[in-house]
Amino acid sequence: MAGIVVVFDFDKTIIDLDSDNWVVDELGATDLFNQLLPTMPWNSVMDRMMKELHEQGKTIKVIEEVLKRAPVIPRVVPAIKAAHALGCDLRIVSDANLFYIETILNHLGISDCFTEIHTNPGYVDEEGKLRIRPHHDFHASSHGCSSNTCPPNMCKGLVIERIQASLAKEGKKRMIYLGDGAGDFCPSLKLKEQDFVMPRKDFPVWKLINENRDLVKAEIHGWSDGEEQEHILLQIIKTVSMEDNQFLSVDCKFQTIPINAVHEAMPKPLPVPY
Ligand SMILES: Cc1ncc(C[n+]2csc(CCOP(=O)(O)O)c2C)c(N)n1
Ligand SMILES: [Mg+2]
Repeated sequence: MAGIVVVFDFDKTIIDLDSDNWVVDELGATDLFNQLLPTMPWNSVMDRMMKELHEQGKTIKVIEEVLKRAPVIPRVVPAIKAAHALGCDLRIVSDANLFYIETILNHLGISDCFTEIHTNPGYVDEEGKLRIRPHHDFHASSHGCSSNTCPPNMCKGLVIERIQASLAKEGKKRMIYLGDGAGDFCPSLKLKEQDFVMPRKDFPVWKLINENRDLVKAEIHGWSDGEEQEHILLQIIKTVSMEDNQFLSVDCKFQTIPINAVHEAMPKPLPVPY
């Protein structure tokens, strides 16, 4: 479906934990991480942690090996491959970092399924040390979103607005957004009536959406595990495709018949389970 853009959060939406915590915990650096966290923003702590790990002799290779062992939510990889095969345009919007995300996607063999990754820059410097930079340079200026659910380094709502502006030019019509965290609430509010939001049930974004239903214009479909994520995502894609094909038939073949008469004669698309 060339007209559908599917936006995935990464941590706890594709992999089953927060990648930052996974790397820090697996490399035995949890205590230092917890000491630093009250003193600076999360994003800055992560850059500092990579410096500490480098000094301890933990190489990029070691970090890569830890990332490759990160647990992936079962059925999410087949769901991504199926959505891609159906022609959807898949993207990632994440507050993790590019090095972690690319390492894991390459390992899973699904990098080519995604057209864009919006996240914090992560790169290996000339000393072989991983550097993690903010997506938005909050030292220079605020990103300007006043929602208390957006961290200083990234407002996913602003990212979605930029994607929406470029989609309008590409003729892509509908967006499906999947996420779990508080940072996924702001982008959920930016979605339009024709869009879909898939919050992970009983995770922070689920609670925020349920407390603010009046503010959410998109259709809401919760999911708990990967099987449910796969089923709901593919069902939405199929339903949207059927609707679009119906309108195509009406436009192309039945232009002289009143649109309501044609529409009523058409089989109804299957309801999407909530
Ligand atoms: C108050 C506060 N606590 C924690 C964090 C950091 N944080 C929370 S979830 C997460 C993973 C995001 O990846 P994804 O967007 O892929 O789920 C990160 C980096 C924060 N920014 N602010
Ligand atoms: Mg997440």
